[in-house]
Amino acid sequence: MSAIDADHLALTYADGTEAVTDVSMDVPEGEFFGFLGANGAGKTTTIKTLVTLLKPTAGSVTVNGYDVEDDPREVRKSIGYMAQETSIDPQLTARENIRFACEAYGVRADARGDRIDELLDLVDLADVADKQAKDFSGGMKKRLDVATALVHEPPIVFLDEPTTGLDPKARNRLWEYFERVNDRGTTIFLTTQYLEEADHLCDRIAVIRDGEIAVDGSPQELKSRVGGDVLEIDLDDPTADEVERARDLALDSRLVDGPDAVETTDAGIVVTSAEARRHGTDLLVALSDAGLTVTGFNVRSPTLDDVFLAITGEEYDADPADDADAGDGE
Ligand SMILES: Nc1ncnc2c1ncn2[C@@H]1O[C@H](COP(=O)(O)OP(=O)(O)OP(=O)(O)O)[C@@H](O)[C@H]1O
Repeated sequence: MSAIDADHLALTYADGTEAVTDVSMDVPEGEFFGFLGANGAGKTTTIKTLVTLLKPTAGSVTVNGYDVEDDPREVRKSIGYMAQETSIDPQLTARENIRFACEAYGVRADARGDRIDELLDLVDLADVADKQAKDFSGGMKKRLDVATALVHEPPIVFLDEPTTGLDPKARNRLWEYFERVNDRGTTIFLTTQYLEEADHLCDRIAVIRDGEIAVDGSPQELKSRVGGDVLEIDLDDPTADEVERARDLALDSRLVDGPDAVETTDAGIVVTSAEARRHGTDLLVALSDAGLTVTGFNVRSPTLDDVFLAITGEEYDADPADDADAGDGE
């Protein structure tokens, strides 16, 4: 059985905004599935539809085999959901927050004590279990939020941008918990703005753009679509004219078989080629012979950013630096 099966899902808000126009996906049980997209692409709208907070305008969705429109109660019982906004009460301690979630999700009273201790351990909050959540860092609050979404041991958890606003250390720490949860067999549906996060965690990803799925596949499959390694060349004097000359030389080289394989950047050019490692230096020689001075030369494997650029012709525009300043302070 699929954990999540969406067929041509669409959602138009009351004011006419077509936030989601065509989303189909089939997430098998146990998968770590990443749902990526820039701000406003339609991630939260999709996730809210999957967790039954919004009703689809068109298409159909089942979660754990239950139809989100016909059996919303069954869907809700069988999932955990960590929303973008925190659901924890800052006046309560970590333990009290988890206990409250146990009550809300109907966890049996005699099972609560063990469950709370287990979850506090899982997210490394046992040491601060009896401290009020208002004094927690951003990362600790997120971890507590994750714990509260897991109290009823749901087979699927939905995480809506769980690491947005965290510094890299806190983000890495959360990744470990998500991996642990997934290792126990829980299906994870994660939305994120960060390509790197999806690459690190997910078995499979889909990228949503303007309400539709633009690409999907495993990170490795997607990277192999780029068609080779990536050669970055920085020029000493990257005027429009010099960059254009460098681009022409790259296009004439044996590295490249089509115009799409060379992109110009502010610093120089980026060439994608299956021959980048073997013949990249030939291009350096050609550039030097033409009087262009190269200040940076780097061959690397493709990242999901390259995939996005290759597929859409646009750079992926979510910038983690925008929100890394929220100051997690762990
Ligand atoms: N309640 C609403 N009424 C009308 N339009 C909405 C509503 N909520 C969201 N939208 C619009 O729907 C589109 C998709 O928004 P959504 O929140 O799903 O995107 P997102 O990918 O989750 O972005 P973010 O990363 O900012 O959360 C956006 O254009 C947004 O402005």
